[in-house]
Amino acid sequence: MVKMIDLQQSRNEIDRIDKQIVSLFEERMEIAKDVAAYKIKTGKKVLDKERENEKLRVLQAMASNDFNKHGITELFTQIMSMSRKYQYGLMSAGEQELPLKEIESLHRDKKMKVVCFGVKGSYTEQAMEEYFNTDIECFYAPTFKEIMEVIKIGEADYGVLPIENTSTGGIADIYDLLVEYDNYIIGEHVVKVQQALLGLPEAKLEDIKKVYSHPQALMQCSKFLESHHHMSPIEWLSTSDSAKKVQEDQDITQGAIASVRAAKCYKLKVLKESINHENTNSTRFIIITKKKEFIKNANKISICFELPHESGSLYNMLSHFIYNNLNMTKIESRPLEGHAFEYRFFVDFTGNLKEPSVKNALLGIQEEAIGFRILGNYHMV
Ligand SMILES: O=C(O)C(=O)C[C@]1(C(=O)O)C=C[C@@H](O)C=C1
Repeated sequence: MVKMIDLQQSRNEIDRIDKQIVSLFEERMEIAKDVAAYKIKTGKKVLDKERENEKLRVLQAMASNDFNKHGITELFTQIMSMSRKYQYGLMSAGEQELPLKEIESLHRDKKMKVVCFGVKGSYTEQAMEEYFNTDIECFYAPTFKEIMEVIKIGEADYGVLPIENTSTGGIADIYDLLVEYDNYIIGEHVVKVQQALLGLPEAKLEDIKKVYSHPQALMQCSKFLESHHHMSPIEWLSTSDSAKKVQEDQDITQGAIASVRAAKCYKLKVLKESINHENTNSTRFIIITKKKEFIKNANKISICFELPHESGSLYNMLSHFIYNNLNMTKIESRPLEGHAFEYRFFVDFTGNLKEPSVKNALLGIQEEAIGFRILGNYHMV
């Protein structure tokens, strides 16, 4: 018969062992302090993957069964991860230059030049007007890439681009361009997207046979289109460009799905308002600049990084946010060119580059990920 040991007696034993673990952990961390001092002095990286792998191999071999071998690997992976975070904390505590320069507000010393995606009457134009809310000089560029290019060569101070829609998700091309160009996000703005069916001033709802719009807008209004059999949807460059086309063609059978703003801009009639079925339909826009700057009290950071193709690498990277108590608000991934089924991650989280917790997390991610970049620090809407 198995001898029953009193639970309290077992707990007392566990307490005794845990006390030793705590004391050993503290002793180990004290030594990590010396390691950090050495690394600060010599510029050696905190993460030494070879040393960690070797340690895990040796420690695992010391365990007597498979369960314990697995447990020891997990335990020491965590202990070394804590040791790294402790070292990053010591390193980032010193005075160093911020990756972006803090400014009081947008530069308003001269008339700002802003480049806006699309054509007049677009939702992007609305985002631009609402965000800057002041006297600006603006011009339009038809593609996302051209906006990036215009900012890069300094033809405009700021650019406005859509990045995400509540119904259709993130705009993949924008994420890729943020990596390709050395431009930075300095602001964001959200516009509620209310689609309307527009036609020529003399047109009636029954006259409309062809409906032009951006594929995303056609999708947002698919239920309306399905219930109006006499209308055939046709994909076009953008919502505002569809309105422009209807106005230019002067064909009473043509309609466009666009904003009421576009109707005013191209002198069209609003045949039906609010035809999108998702009522909370909104688009988030970003304001980009070439300058490596962020506005004082900015509270959201966007970064991107690549990860080694190995088990737990994303978990390990995200542990920097958890450890530093930072709130991650979004994660996106995009395929890495030339590396089948490998990804670059885009993460948004709340914080300001001057905060110690942010410095600590960014130092860790920068060291442990590949191709790390800060895409911007800005005010969250
Ligand atoms: O040995 C080092 O270089 C350390 O920084 C210590 C340590 C550890 O805690 O064991 C931590 C981080 C390195 O990746 C490897 C090992």
